[in-house]
Amino acid sequence: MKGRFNASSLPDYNSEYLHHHFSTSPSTSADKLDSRNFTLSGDSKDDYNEKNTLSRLQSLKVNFNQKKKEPFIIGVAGGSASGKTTVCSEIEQSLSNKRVCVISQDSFYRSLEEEEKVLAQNQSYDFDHPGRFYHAFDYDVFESTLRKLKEGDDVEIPVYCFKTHSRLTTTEKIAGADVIIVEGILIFFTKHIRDLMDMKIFVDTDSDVRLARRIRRDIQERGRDLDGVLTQYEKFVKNSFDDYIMPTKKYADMIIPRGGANKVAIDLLVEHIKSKLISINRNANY
Ligand SMILES: Nc1ncnc2c1ncn2[C@@H]1O[C@H](COP(=O)(O)OP(=O)(O)O)[C@@H](O)[C@H]1O
Ligand SMILES: O=c1ccn([C@@H]2O[C@H](COP(=O)(O)O)[C@@H](O)[C@H]2O)c(=O)[nH]1
Repeated sequence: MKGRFNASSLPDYNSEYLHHHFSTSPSTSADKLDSRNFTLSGDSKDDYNEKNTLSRLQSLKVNFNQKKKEPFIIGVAGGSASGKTTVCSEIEQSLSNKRVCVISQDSFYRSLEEEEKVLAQNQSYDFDHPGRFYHAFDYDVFESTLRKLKEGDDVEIPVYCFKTHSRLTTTEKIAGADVIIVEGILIFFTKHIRDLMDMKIFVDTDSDVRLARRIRRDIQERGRDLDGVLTQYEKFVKNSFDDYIMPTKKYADMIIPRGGANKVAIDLLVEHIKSKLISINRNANY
């Protein structure tokens, strides 16, 4: 039988498999190839010689060794202004490695239509609801981006502006990370997104503290006024936390009380991540 013999036509065998099954005995190699109905491209079954086969298998083995590594994905969830971003940058700095990157679910807020912007300016737009009725988040792009990252592909992350409720024309490229940290209020809400994460962390900060931090931050950085922040909080933010965010705490592998201020928890977490990375053989730079 004629056919093209290439890596993509093989099941996902690793290089140890190839080494074990194909490099020890040329006759075994031919048997294995034959038994799976493969012959080498351009060769008839009768005339392919063992030397040629072994050299092709050798190059195949090199290709398998160069297969992209899946990054280790850590999810960090918690209420708004709980300290998710702060915890992520502490982890990033402690791993002191260029191949760690942080992405935020906030980047995947949709650009609002003009009439939706009017609602947002009057604190009548719900940015905190997980459902598709409000579809504040672009879940499809968020999920497909995480899937691409999981496969080791490069991605372009949108840049969202909280002042205008729209995406900028620029994007941020993420390429070749060993560790991806994903943070956001609702990242544990959907099972198939949750399942992409290798480790899940919930930042658990008192609601008064969160509200105080949100007021300060939204006025200083997100172009809001006090009355607007409080109205939005009372209408949407608090309800979403109680109904949709807090219930996802049960999915966390680790809970960090008080957020970025909790140095003991962050140190323990970083040690755990390092040992995980070593155990899955990503220890090159740790
Ligand atoms: N331990 C802390 N002490 C004081 N302010 C903090 C602390 N942690 C975070 N903040 C501030 O609170 C705001 C929200 O923190 P951030 O980490 O961005 O939260 P999140 O990502 O959960 O919204 C930011 O302005 C940040 O500077
Ligand atoms: O245009 C927008 C988009 C989102 N928000 C609020 O942001 C928080 C989530 O961001 P954190 O950094 O986790 O606080 C969410 O509670 C939305 O209400 C907004 O106000 N305007």
